Amino acid sequence: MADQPENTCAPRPSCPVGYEILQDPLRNKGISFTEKEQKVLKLEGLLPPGFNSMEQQVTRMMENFRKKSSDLEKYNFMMALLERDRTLFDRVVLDYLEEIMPIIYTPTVGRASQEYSHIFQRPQGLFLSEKYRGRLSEVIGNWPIDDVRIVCVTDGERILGLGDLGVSGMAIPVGKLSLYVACAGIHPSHCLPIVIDVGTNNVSLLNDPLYLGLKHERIRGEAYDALIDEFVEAVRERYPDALIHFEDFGNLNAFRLLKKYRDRICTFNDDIQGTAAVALAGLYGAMKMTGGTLTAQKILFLGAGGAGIGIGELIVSAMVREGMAESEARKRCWFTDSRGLVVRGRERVSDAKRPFAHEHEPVPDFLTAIRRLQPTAIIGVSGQAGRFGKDVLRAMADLNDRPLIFALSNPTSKSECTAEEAYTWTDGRAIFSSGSPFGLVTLEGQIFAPGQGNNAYIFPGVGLGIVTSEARRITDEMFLAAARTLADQVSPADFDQGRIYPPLKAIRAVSAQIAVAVAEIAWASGLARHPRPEDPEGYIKKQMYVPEYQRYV
Ligand SMILES: NC(=O)C1=CN([C@@H]2O[C@H](COP(=O)(O)OP(=O)(O)OC[C@H]3O[C@@H](n4cnc5c(N)ncnc54)[C@H](OP(=O)(O)O)[C@@H]3O)[C@@H](O)[C@H]2O)C=CC1
Ligand SMILES: CC(=O)C(=O)O
Ligand SMILES: [Mg+2]
Repeated sequence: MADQPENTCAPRPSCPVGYEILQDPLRNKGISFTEKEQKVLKLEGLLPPGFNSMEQQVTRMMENFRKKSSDLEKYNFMMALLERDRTLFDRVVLDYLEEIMPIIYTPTVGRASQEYSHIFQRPQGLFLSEKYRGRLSEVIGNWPIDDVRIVCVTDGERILGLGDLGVSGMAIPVGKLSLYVACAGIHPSHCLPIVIDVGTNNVSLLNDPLYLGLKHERIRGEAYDALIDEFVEAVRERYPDALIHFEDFGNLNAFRLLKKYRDRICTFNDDIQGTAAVALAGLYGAMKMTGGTLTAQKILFLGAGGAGIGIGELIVSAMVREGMAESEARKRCWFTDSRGLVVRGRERVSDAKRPFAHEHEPVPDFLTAIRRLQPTAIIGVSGQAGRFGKDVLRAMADLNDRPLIFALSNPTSKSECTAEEAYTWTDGRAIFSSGSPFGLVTLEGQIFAPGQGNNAYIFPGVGLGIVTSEARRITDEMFLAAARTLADQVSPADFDQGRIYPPLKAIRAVSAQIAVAVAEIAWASGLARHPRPEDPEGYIKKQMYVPEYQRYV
């Protein structure tokens, strides 16, 4: 990665002055402009006389944030800050990540996506659509920044477990990119959120007079593919080296697009690959905690979509690396979907599911599948709230000393079970993680710290590794390495509290290690354009942006 954007903006023709600088979120310093800066930048009289340090501004922001009476209000408050003063936003998020991540990310970002057209304040990314077909390159040219390194794009079809939200899905790339900055130190100016609006099949949005997207059904087939092709080409024309992160595409397109582009450009699908790595890391963590082995696990999934199959494929790769035959490894992973157990010969088994469709009689429900297959782990990636009920959890506790219960669906309202339910119905023996955060649970005087099995532990570090090594492609081997590295960051103290992931406050250090592991693969496999430095870790850490106000004079 080339140097960070300049940390000074001494008056020169390209640097705005006066009121304009206060309107530019990447340059605004709120009330932290010094007297000298105010004079040179023609800000005198435009600001109150008092000066505040960045720390004082952070204190004010947190005071106000905590006064908000709902999470959605907190979200609006944070977005207003992002649009006003990006450096302060990033500082606040970094310093209070555990408190703020559930607001700018899951679960609240889900609510914000549902309400998007009603709470809209200002645009924060690029809105590409069918309307601009044939002109996407020109429209991408309207983005004011030349040096974009990571594009996060959605078409809004499967926003968390909330379904098709059309253009309102924009809140997701904005949230993901905020985490690239906070968790991995990617500079905010290098991040570009994009929604591709191809319509929506969500009837209530189509009937909502305030809905801000195109009011027609989703485009499918060749017309859709041609638009995505045009988008990819247009991004590559303006930002030839940028990583394109696909997020929350529907099942019909997620696998297809990954397969189509993964060997042509620098891209990954976070729901398939990032989720796979965080789930595998959770399994490695659980093995370290219990002394078990990965190859001895039998995993039953509720949900066989992008997330589920992605996790299954990475587990198979990991088991094969441990010496197991692929056919055996596949038999360690079983899937149920909306039609019951995925078995050979069943109708409507997609290409992605087929390698996991084993010889077995049909089983219509999850509880029966548990009883028949006797899994050691269940992983929920179905978007179906409450499906790990008391009977399911009890059955897992009857079968296993330490049942692994991963309820990964987002947001919280779609989680297959709560942390409290998981610990209660397994007599405190579950090793539990969830996609959205749950607080500590106390059961009969014992305190449990549930882990957050969310791809947020993976994609920022992977992105940092790709950007710093200037890798041309993103491989499965990189996600395997990311999973291994994440699991290695869990300390004995974490295990004592029942954690299979490191605490969020360590996320920057964790992301740096993941980035080193990913970049090493890029260097070793000839995929990197940046030469390998003598000290990869030092080099990568030095590239990480720390939100501090720039000095203008
Ligand atoms: N924690 C994390 O980091 C992540 C969590 N997720 C979460 O995982 C969930 C699924 O995402 P994704 O895989 O991309 O979505 P998909 O739409 O690709 O897949 C959903 C799957 O759930 C199945 N399903 C739907 N209803 C039921 C039901 N009643 N019983 C059993 N299975 C059912 C579907 O069945 P069928 O195939 O028959 O349609 C499908 O296989 C979402 O809630 C998402 O938020 C996703 C990515 C990351
Ligand atoms: C976390 C995430 O990517 C999802 O739920 O879709
Ligand atoms: Mg997602």
